Amino acid sequence: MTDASTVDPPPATGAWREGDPPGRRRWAAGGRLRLDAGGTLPEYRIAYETWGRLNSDASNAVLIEHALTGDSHAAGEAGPGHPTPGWWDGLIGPGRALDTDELFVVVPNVLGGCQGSTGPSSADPDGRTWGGRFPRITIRDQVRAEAVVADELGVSRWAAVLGGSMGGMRALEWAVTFPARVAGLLVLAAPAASSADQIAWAAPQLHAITSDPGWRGGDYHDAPPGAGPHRGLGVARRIAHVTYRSSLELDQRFGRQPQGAENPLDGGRYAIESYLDHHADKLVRRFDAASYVLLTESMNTHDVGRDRGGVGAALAGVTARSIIAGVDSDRLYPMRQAHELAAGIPGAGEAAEISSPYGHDSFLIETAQVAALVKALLH
Ligand SMILES: CC(=O)SCCNC(=O)CCNC(=O)[C@H](O)C(C)(C)COP(=O)(O)OP(=O)(O)OC[C@H]1O[C@@H](n2cnc3c(N)ncnc32)[C@H](O)[C@@H]1OP(=O)(O)O
Ligand SMILES: N[C@@H](CCO)C(=O)O
Repeated sequence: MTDASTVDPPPATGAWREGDPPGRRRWAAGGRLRLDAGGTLPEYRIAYETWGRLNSDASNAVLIEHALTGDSHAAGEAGPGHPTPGWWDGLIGPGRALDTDELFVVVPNVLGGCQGSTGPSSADPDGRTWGGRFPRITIRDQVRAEAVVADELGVSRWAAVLGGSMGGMRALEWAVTFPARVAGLLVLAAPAASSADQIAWAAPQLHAITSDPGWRGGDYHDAPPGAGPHRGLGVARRIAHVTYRSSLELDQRFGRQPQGAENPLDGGRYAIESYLDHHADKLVRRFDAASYVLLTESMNTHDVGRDRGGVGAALAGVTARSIIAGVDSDRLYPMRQAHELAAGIPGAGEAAEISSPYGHDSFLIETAQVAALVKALLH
């Protein structure tokens, strides 16, 4: 098996230049980053892709924040280094909700990730792979790190910051940390603070990876291909994927059907088991286990109210025009969290509800409903 940690992402080639073709991956470099948990990251890079053209007063830039296993390739065709089309391709492009004839769309890869930005599989300043020595980071650290992208592009204020799930946490943190830099905010399927239930679902995932013999304390990146904690990462994805979909959808799609000619009474798999095996296998081939652990732990730390006098005080400082939305069938980030979040943000009004059988993943699947929210925010 390919070791996901050794798969190079498409090269990120330094600073953005006027006239860059859409989707060219660039990076912005940051110096010493002081971390919430104490200590510093000595230097880092944030990889990002852009679509559209920045206008003369830099007022048309929109920042899109990806979810846990996403990356900067939000739009465009599948191609070298991108086995699938962009994860929001239906939303980004000429004439689409995020109309790149008018907007300049910027999508960074999160700090701690494995698709071009600095993370555990990157080299430290001495050229050694960070591995298990990569420091703990929070959602807030990730957002502070991303400010270098805005600075490098000359964007003093985003026309909008958008994201779902972990991307929604980062979008919200942008609006709380840098209120003057965020004109519009769209948070999809993300809370003001991670709940006990969300931390609970993360716990067996983290244990699955870190108890895999291939984990080696996070220092497996220089081991031979295939020797990493792939089994653990696959188990984590199976657990997570169930929480990303609704019970009704899984029942209606798979029922009690066996997988093809396999016989569950004889050790064969049910179709739903095969489906989860497939999603586990796909993730293991495209994602680094140490990034998965680091980013999952960063989501556990998510609490906009920490050291700010509580959630209410933090949200009261948001000045962006805001739309908050949840999904009616989301069992991981339930609608009640969207209602609580919307109630705390001045002028946000009622939380919008995406109606879908697909559960949490609906923010990636229900393109028409998400497009309507994006248009409502931008126009
Ligand atoms: C789109 C990307 O992944 S881009 C890369 C960046 N990634 C991200 O941003 C993460 C976000 N993406 C995701 O999490 C997922 O890809 C999602 C949520 C978009 C997928 O949602 P959906 O489109 O509803 O796909 P769904 O969950 O139905 O899975 C379809 C896959 O299951 C497979 N499948 C369905 N039934 C079975 C079964 N019984 N046994 C085995 N495989 C099965 C299908 O063949 C299909 O395979 P493929 O994806 O390799 O073509
Ligand atoms: N399917 C999404 C869910 C997390 O929000 C992902 O893999 O990133």
